[in-house]
Amino acid sequence: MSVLIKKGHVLDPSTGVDGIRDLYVKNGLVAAVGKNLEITADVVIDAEGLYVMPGFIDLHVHLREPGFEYKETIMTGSRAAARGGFTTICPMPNTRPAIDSKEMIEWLKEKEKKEARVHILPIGAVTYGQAGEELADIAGMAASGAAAISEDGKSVMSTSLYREGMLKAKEAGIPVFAHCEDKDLAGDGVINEGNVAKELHLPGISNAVEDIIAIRDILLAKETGVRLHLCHCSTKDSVAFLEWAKKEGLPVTGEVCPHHFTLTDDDIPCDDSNYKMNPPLRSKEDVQALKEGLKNGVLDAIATDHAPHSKEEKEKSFLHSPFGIVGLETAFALSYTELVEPGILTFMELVKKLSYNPADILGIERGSLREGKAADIVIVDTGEWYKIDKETFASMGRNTPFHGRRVKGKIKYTLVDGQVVYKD
Ligand SMILES: NC(=O)N[C@@H](CC(=O)O)C(=O)O
Ligand SMILES: [Zn+2]
Ligand SMILES: [Zn+2]
Repeated sequence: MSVLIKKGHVLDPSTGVDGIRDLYVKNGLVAAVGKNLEITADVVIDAEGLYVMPGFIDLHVHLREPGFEYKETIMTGSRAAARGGFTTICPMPNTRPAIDSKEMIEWLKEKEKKEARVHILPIGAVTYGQAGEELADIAGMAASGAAAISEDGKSVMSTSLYREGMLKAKEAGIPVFAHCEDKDLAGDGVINEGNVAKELHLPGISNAVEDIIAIRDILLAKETGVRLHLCHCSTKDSVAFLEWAKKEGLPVTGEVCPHHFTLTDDDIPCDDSNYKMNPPLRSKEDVQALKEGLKNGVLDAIATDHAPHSKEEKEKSFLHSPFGIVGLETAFALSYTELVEPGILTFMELVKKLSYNPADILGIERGSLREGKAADIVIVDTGEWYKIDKETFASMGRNTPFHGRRVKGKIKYTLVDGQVVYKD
């Protein structure tokens, strides 16, 4: 099986190619990248006027299987990924039961083979059942293919236990992905602390809820030497701490989600739980710092934190609905529209944060269109404005605050190992 992608504008951070090229794919690999390739292929894709990039890699999704199949499954989540231009996704372990053992990682890898459209790199829990009491079999999970460990959904509040877990992760050669939230300080907060919380009479979540754990985890990474990745950074101080850690030469990286740099708490129109996620939408000052952090390289990656919930769950009020919004099918358009259109990032820099850097964080041989690499490719159209329509989502989740928003950046094709897995 061979594919020839003709006359697309190739953007490849790994080679620096930024121009019109043909791209030839054979046996699942990039076989040639060049001008006017004279090759015949089984499938020819006319990419004139389109951009061709390494497939996006999402370090942070929730696929809800096992246990919450009414929200999303591995099959539907991976279809949403393909529709969003993502060719590799990393599901978090907060399922029921949690992904906290070698057997569970193996089960997920089996499901990937049978049901998934894209590559799935599972993340194992730090503690059994994410109960925060006893370390899970970190070495066993790493040996069976866990890409990282994380307690996402919460933080490991016992600092000594977390430190021990970090040492185990370091030994196993995998990074720790940190959800930073001081549970005690968060209390029953549901929205950013500030005027909007007051107006809506809702309990707030202050920046310190995130910042205290972000700096704690960085200091633990300094002591243990583990590779630490900060999930969904939302505050200006977590960006400042990350910057400090990098200056210290620590192996610490950070991600930001499109909703956190697109919206502030001021954009929450009313008690609408499609604006409820953890961490919450923050202030203008925080959003400014996130954009600055993306621009100056302190924030390495854009990840979705795709968190589908059912209609019934999200119809409840801010106070009573679960945290989280879907993100796989809006991430590229929001990133392009918010970051590239206004000139905060070049298109190449954006591609780097969606593919090359996440691959580097995971230590995988993807996120590149170099000859010989796996043909995980996304082809996009950035020419026309359109409105996000949640009814078209492949995800089972419709919980998004972006329905009806005007954006640029449409996924036209997604290829995984040289196979077209999505076509617009
Ligand atoms: N981000 C969210 O608001 N929710 C996530 C959990 C998490 O990422 O912390 C979920 O699992 O629903
Ligand atoms: Zn989280
Ligand atoms: Zn999450």
